[in-house]
Amino acid sequence: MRKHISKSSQTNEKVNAKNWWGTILRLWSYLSSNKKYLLLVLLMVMLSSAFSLLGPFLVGMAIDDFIVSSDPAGFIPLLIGLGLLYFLNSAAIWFQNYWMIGIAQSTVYKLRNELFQHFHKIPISFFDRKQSGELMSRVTNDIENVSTTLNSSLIQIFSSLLILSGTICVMFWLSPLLTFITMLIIPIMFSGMKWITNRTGKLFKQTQSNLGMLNGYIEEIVSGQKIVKTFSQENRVTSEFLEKNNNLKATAYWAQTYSGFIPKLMNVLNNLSFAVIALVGGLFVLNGDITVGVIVIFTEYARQFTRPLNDLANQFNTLLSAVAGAERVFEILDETVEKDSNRAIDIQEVKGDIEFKNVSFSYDQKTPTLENISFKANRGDTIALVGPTGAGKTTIMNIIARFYHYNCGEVYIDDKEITSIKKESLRRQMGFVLQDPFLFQGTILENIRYGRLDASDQEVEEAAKMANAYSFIINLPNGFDTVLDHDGSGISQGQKQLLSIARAILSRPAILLLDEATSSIDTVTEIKIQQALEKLMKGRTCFVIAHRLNTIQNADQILVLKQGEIIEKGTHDSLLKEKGFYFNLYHTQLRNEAIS
Ligand SMILES: Nc1ncnc2c1ncn2[C@@H]1O[C@H](COP(=O)(O)OP(=O)(O)OP(=O)(O)O)[C@@H](O)[C@H]1O
Repeated sequence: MRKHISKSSQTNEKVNAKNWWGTILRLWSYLSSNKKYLLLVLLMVMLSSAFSLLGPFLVGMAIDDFIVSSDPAGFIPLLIGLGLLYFLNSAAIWFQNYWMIGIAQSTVYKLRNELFQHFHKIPISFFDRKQSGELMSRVTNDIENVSTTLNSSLIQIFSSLLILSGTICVMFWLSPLLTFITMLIIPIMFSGMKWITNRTGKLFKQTQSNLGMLNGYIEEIVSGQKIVKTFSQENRVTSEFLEKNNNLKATAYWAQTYSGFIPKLMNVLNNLSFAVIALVGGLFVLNGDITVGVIVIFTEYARQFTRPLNDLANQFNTLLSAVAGAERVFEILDETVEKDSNRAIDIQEVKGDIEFKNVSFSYDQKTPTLENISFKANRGDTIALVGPTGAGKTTIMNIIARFYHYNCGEVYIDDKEITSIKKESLRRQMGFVLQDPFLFQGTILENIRYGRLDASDQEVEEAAKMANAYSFIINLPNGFDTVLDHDGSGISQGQKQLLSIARAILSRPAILLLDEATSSIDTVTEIKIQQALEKLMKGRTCFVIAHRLNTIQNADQILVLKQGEIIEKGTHDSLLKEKGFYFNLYHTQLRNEAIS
């Protein structure tokens, strides 16, 4: 079956309207399963915030009560108390971080698991539309973003809020007028922040999306490296990469630049408030209204007042980026999963009768891909699908495997409507041998055993023998324990195909879907594959997509498709007698083979 070119590599991904609160609430639902540790973190944050508030107060006391009045006897215990306070503060901070990292890691662990499991429930149509690299980016980058934020930002936001409110209360108690003056910076700060975050929010989401697209492109080009080199497309792919890299650079640059304004703005406001307090406070001291100690306490609190604001502003940016990441993760979790109808049943085995009755289908619900397809395959029959490219051969296979659902008509398996059987149990009865066999990283034994996980070593060997793969396997240095690289790049295409046939043999399917398994392979291997396939096909209902007609001459039925319709149907001999499309196709191929 042909891999469809992903469309997301060609179109820019839409940046959806933000749903920050919805996403935050949803993240909370993950966090809240760790209530016990969250409570402990909360307690530690409250303690450390209280200690931070108490520190400056003790310093002020030391100045007014012991330094100005030169009383060293009282000063020493106060200093010890101050040291103890800072020590307890550090311990509380250490514990809050320790527990919060645990909560964060178990949350992203859960998210990652859910996302990966969800991938298996989403219909194939979703993966046909998306680039694998872009999807990977969601499992890795986006979740990493959430992880970083949960690790540190949440605590910081919460403790900043606590320190801020505590500081304001103490400041009011010390001097309402000075507090009022200090607070004048709040409206300036908020309008500055609003201006910045209005821009950073969109930019962070766009950056994540551009990063996903870039990753998707890299994955595509790395896996298609041979094609790129064969067609000398290095310059084109480099320029496409540059364009995507530039997009990422531009959005990341502006997102970081705007967010970089926040600490600068806070710094300016911080210094401004410090200068104002020093000036006004100095005048008050000269007037004898307040003491030097109060001014020291006040400036310290004013710093504490702007520092959490500063932290809040910084963390807000990180939070925006994490929420953008979480939103992209939730987008996948919200993708509709494959569902069976309520009346669908599990089947243990099928006999293999398949019937299509007036089936029509369109991928985009506009252009018809299959129109009025009707045929009947009896158990054990071999049905060949023939026709020009794009005629709909793979689509018929997709419908039998229920990767896509037809729009009208009926499909029966053993006289049961296909929709009345659970997809998973139906697919268990099917075996696939594709044009481009896919092997996983692992040993040859594990790859063949993928067909039936409970198969014994001996059954795996038997399957390899039937698939004509045994002799090449035992000649490898480690035999069945030879570890294959990703997608079996260490062995030849023909050998990969033999392994995929062994895998299918092991799974003992009742229905076989074969997609031109012998194309682009040397003649000796082709004969081996053909023999292996014949053994595999025996007694099974087989659908074979064939471009080379000499491989399907013994088929029980040949369906000739053109533009989504069956234009001829019959055996090889009967179709030749008809002298129609098949006849012409067959003779054209014969002539071409004779010339070459
Ligand atoms: N996932 C998809 N989304 C949208 N259109 C698709 C999809 N898959 C196939 N098509 C379109 O449906 C039509 C039939 O495709 P199909 O792959 O079934 O043809 P085919 O006969 O198997 O071709 P080939 O011999 O080249 O593999 C084509 O026009 C194709 O572009």
